Formats: sequence, C-alpha cells, structure tokens
Amino acid sequence: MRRKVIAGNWKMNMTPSEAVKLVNDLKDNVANTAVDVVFCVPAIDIVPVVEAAKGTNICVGAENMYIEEKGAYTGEISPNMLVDAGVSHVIIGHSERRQYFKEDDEFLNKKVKKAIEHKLIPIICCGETLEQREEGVTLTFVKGQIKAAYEGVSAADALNTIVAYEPIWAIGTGKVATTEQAEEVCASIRKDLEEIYDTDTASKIRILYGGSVNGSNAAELFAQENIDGGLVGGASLKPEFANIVNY
Ligand SMILES: O=C[C@H](O)COP(=O)(O)O
Repeated sequence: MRRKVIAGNWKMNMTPSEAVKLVNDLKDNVANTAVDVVFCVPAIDIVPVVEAAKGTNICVGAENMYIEEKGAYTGEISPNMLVDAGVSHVIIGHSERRQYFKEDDEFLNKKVKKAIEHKLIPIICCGETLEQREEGVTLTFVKGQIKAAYEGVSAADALNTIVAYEPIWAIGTGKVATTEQAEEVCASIRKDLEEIYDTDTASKIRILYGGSVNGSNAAELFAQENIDGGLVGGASLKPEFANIVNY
C-alpha cells in the first residue's frame, strides 16, 4: 500500500510574510498524518516556512535547485543549501521550468541525481501538451521523459523519488483531466518504471496527478489505482488545500 502524498506547489506566489500567514492558517487543518503533506515554496520563503511549520506534519519542499554545490552561479540555489535550511523535497522539471527556462531532459536528469545524492526527494514532473494529446502521442512522450529522468538512477534510489504527471493543458486552466485520462497515464508511467527497473520497485514509487486538482475532484482522482496523491498549484494557496489533504 503506497502512502499518499499531497504536495502544494506555490509557484511564484506568497511573500515571506504571506507565506508564514498561510502556514499558520492551514497547519491545524492539514494535520492529517495518514498522508505526506508537502509545501513546495519559493526559495525566499523556505526559511520562514520551515520555522512556521516546526512541530507540524508539514514537510517543506523547494520548487527548483541547481546541480552544483556552490560557486559562481549567480541567482541559483544549491542542494546542500536546501538541506541545511530544512528542505526534504524538491520539484524537478515542472513544465513551467521546461517551457520558460528551457530545462531539458538531460539537465533534469542531472538535477534528479543531484537531489538523490543529497537525500532530497525529487518530485519529477512530466506531462504532454494539448497538441501531443490530440496527436495521440501522450504515452510515448511521457515515457521518453520518464526514461530520461531516471537514466543512471539505481532501483534503490528510485524508491526515494516521486513522479508527478501533469498534463500541461490541465495546469491552471480549471480543465482537469478525467479520472480515466489521469489513471491511464499514471498506469502507463508505472509500466515504464517496471520496464526500467522491476515490478516490485515500480509498485513502490508514488505517482501523483497534477492539473486543476481541487477540493471537489481530489477524492475521485486519488481513488484511482495508480494515483498516489496530487501536486496542487492554485488550490494549495487557499483554505481549500485542507479539503484536498483530508480528501
Ligand atoms: O504543480 C502544480 C501544477 O502545475 C498544477 O497547477 P494547478 O493546480 O494550478 O492547475
């Protein structure tokens, strides 16, 4: 039985003071210890959010990181900085990073390996565009992303990773994938992982769905055999996030 993960991705929202207020407003209502609750927050919010979340079940995640430990990489944040600040998870390869910051599969694979090296749990994002879905290439495209992300990652290390399937056309659009569409791709990702590793390893890796998850659709999505929780954008900034955590 895989433990569910409900992760919020705040994206570029919340100043440090707003972030602390949000954690304080939500913390009692997300105290569901039956699931893993992760708040992935902007870099500048990490320190105050870790402090505000002390003594709660909330894990703090980063939305991105760089692949070097330190040095002349102006504006970047290293994995050891995240660990030292109290971060446990890191989103890797969100479609917004791929689209706006041109992060490609090869670079993202380096990030996955770097996160693992630092015992950070990478939340590895994948997902197709609307055009790819309409062309009928979703499963092959996502398989390519998964194979690239896990290149050179051992089965033992893969167990400490999380996949998030996020169809790009469902992100922030209010257009949620149907449960059948979401389950089909998540099941296919599990098969891809089985091909890369083995049945046992694939059966233990958590696969989340992301894309317009809200308090009303979470329960049905999370009831699917291969959907082990959600990566939530917009709704993670509202009291509604508690309804998702307590689906
Ligand atoms: O990482 C989260 C996703 O991009 C989903 O965002 P959304 O829930 O606002 O559609």
